[in-house]
Amino acid sequence: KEDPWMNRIDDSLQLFMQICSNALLKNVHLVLFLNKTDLLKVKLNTGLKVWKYITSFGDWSNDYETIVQYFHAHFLQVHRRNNENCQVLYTHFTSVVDTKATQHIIGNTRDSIL
Ligand SMILES: Nc1nc2c(ncn2[C@@H]2O[C@H](COP(=O)(O)OP(=O)(O)OP(=O)(O)O)[C@@H](O)[C@H]2O)c(=O)[nH]1
Repeated sequence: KEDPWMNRIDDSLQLFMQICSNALLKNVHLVLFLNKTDLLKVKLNTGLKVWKYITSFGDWSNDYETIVQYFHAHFLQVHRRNNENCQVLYTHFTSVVDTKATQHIIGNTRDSIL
């Protein structure tokens, strides 16, 4: 269950850590969807500053590419630290309201799994 007091990114990272360190999942490759990229873009256009919500973001440039790579690096780090068997982490930046792009990504993901 989501903790209403916790920053959503921290909450997601914690959940992801539990997934990565779960004994049942230690021998599988994982696919990570960093979703709602459209909402991030909208918020950035309204002037949102990431450092106000994530203090560790510090002086990084407040542009979309830097921000998603910053988040991605955190998830990669969690995966690396909880990945004894050298499993692969596939990451996709998604906006599932874009059904065409999502269909394409799901298709690619299914092909990779098969
Ligand atoms: N704009 C936008 N809305 C989305 C996206 N993904 C989900 N939503 C919407 O967000 C709401 C919550 O959807 P859920 O499927 O519960 O997604 P979730 O990731 O569990 O969302 P949270 O409860 O916000 O953590 C719904 O109204 C969805 O339509 C997205 O990529 N872009």
